[in-house]
Amino acid sequence: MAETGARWLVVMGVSGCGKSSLGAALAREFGLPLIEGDDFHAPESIRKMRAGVALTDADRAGWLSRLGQELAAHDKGAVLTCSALKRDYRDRLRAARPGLRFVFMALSREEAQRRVAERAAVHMFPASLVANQFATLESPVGEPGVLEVDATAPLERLAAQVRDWA
Ligand SMILES: Nc1ncnc2c1ncn2[C@@H]1O[C@H](COP(=O)(O)OP(=O)(O)OP(=O)(O)O)[C@@H](O)[C@H]1O
Ligand SMILES: O=C(O)[C@H](O)[C@@H](O)[C@H](O)[C@H](O)CO
Repeated sequence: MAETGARWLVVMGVSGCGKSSLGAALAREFGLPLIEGDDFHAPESIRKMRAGVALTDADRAGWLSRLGQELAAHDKGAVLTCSALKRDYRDRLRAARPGLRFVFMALSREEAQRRVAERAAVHMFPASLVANQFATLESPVGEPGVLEVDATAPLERLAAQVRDWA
């Protein structure tokens, strides 16, 4: 079990990289509440994604401000799963919770495509949108408070890596 104490972590990356899986493991590990970013999309954004239409900056604006409010409201720490694809999106979250840290789950296009296609029957996000996720992604590497991990590593190893860092 990791050292307890307030910390705010975002698990980020493209669709299918494993945010929900690692986010849940880290929330358990640190004894922190999990904020599942997908639960805060506007209904219209969910409809768009289901229909194979990529979200725009405008679609994500209200979502990011709701996630910022969540981070601000959790004053004893939290783990948030959020694609956080652009620098500007991450900066909005940092503004809500200064010192916020990001675990970037790096995955190849091919593997993301494979994972998303495999779960297509049970998940709202279609494989046709994976290319757009990569087109939108601005790598966070080099920004403060970022740990890049290999999203194909086993979950336990990923959790241990974050524990050693956070
Ligand atoms: N470390 C891992 N190694 C191998 N497969 C993984 C790993 N983490 C997650 N997966 C698998 O990849 C798929 C996507 O995982 P998950 O739902 O956690 O990703 P996500 O980033 O939250 O996706 P989305 O944001 O699109 O919902 C699942 O089938 C999951 O079992
Ligand atoms: O910013 C975005 O385009 C979205 O957050 C997506 O990444 C999805 O919500 C998620 O990954 C699908 O499950």
